[in-house]
Amino acid sequence: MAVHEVNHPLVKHKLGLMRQHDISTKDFRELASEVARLLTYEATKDLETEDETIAGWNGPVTVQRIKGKKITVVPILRAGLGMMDGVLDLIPSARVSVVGLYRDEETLQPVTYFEKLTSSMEDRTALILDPMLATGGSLVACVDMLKKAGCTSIRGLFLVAVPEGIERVSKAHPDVDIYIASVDERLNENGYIIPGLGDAGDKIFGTK
Ligand SMILES: O=P(O)(O)OC[C@H]1O[C@H](OP(=O)(O)OP(=O)(O)O)[C@H](O)[C@@H]1O
Ligand SMILES: O=c1cc[nH]c(=O)[nH]1
Ligand SMILES: [Mg+2]
Repeated sequence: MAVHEVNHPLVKHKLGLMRQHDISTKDFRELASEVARLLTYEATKDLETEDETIAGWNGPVTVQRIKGKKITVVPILRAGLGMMDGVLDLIPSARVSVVGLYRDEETLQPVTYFEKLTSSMEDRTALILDPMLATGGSLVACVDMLKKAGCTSIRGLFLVAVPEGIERVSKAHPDVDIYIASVDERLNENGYIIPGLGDAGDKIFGTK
């Protein structure tokens, strides 16, 4: 599994702003979307292109078009929705496949409650969106679901992850590549990422 920690100064700066303890819902939401946009730029930089000759203003001109599998964006509810607008800014025609998962607060096990994938998953590259990769249970469950639907090309975009979660996913799904704004230190006794962002879903939806 390729793990890309994106070290662009804009990513680091914006993520740093998100760590402020009293950040407003508005600012957190805007920054989540902005960082997601920058991660998308990075996660799509190896997409293949092909030449195509079109009618330009001064006659025929050869341009490049993205070829290969079409992208479906896969936000994991709820918090993944906070990254979706930023991703769709760059890939506006992407289909959206919604996955509903929450992490049981006691057991930290993922619980699936919604699945609405787009058609022909075998022909698409999935871009999973979730701000947090903690124990990795939610990501493993999401990838299991996508693979069951026939998807063979899967990438994930995360704001913050920890090494133990990355390790778990790399063992279960070594073929999945992930793009992360920051690999943080560890999980605390409640399964929260330290230093992390706190509860990303609550901050994006203002449910604290
Ligand atoms: O790697 P894991 O240990 O599985 O934890 C990560 C998951 O936990 C959070 O979701 P949460 O359960 O808080 O749901 P929410 O988005 O509805 O708040 C987060 O958005 C991930 O989906
Ligand atoms: O730190 C964490 C871990 C899981 N989910 C969150 O929202 N935050
Ligand atoms: Mg949450």
